[in-house]
Amino acid sequence: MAVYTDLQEGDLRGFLSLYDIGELRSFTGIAEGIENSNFLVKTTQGRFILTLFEKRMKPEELPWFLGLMAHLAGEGIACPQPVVAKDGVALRQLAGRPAILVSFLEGQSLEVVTPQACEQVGRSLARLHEAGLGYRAERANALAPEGWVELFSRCTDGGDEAVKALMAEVRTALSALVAAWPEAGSLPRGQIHADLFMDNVFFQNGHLSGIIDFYFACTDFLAYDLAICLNAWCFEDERHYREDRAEALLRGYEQVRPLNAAEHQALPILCQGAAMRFLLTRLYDWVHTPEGALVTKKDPWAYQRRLHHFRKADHV
Ligand SMILES: Nc1ncnc2c1ncn2[C@@H]1O[C@H](COP(=O)(O)OP(=O)(O)OP(=O)(O)O)[C@@H](O)[C@H]1O
Ligand SMILES: N[C@@H](CCO)C(=O)O
Repeated sequence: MAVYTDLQEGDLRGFLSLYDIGELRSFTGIAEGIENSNFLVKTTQGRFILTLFEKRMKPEELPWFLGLMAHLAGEGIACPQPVVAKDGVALRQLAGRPAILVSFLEGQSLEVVTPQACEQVGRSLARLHEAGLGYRAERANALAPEGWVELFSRCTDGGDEAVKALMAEVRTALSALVAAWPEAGSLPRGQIHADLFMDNVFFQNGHLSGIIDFYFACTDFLAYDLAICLNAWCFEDERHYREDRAEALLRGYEQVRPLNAAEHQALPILCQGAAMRFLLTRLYDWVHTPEGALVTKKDPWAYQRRLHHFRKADHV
């Protein structure tokens, strides 16, 4: 569930009066998502998404994310566009939280992945990368190798035998991966989405209609974003690698932005890194989320299996 903060109608009406987007018709909490509280807000002028940022977000980082979304939307990327109030400000306070309104995107996330969908995801990712080159401000990736090591050091709270075995494997794999990670200047860098999973991509009538949830976006190797997508989109039943999907994803991407030789060569290690990143955040949540909490814990072993796959692969 993702409505952590109670929102009173009177407060929302007062908030909306600062904007030029009509009168409130209705608002409803959105159950999907984990990080922030989201509401669908209908006004006499249309639909908007209201996000109240919860504690895990650093308020000082919010302008970077909003600036990126505004920039990408301005470049024609189908992503949420922050709505600016009458005073020219998009980031405000509501119900004691930093709050923004963004444009509503049509479509739904897929339930079944096809190679055709992967090709569209690849194309859109490459367009996003190209469009992001004009956004000059950088945000370091907190979930890059140094961040993985730090996160892992905070995972060691015990757990059952399966968790202990996974941790033992991660300890060994992590140091090898950190040692093999590409040097900072060795691959093209830019703004990456960094969490382009199925739930963050909308389709409508068979066409990709929108990309949401930019709150892990950061500045890193562009090909690492592709590695994240290869992990997220190209496994069936959480274990079988689907080469047809991977080929389609790469084909779509390279139609817009061909990879250079160094990027091609680095893909297997970048894919291992992406598997490790999601394994670690899931493992952290697995050991730290109290029993009975309302959030569903995501399975870290699904990413152990991906790590095994990409460790054996000499190409993707
Ligand atoms: N711009 C938008 N247009 C339409 N629907 C949206 C938009 N933004 C968010 N949503 C809806 O709200 C849900 C939650 O949004 P989102 O995934 O950004 O939440 P979150 O808690 O920040 O994310 P997460 O936990 O996945 O990191 C989405 O699954 C989608 O249904
Ligand atoms: N997409 C992530 C959750 C948000 O980072 C995962 O599936 O683990």
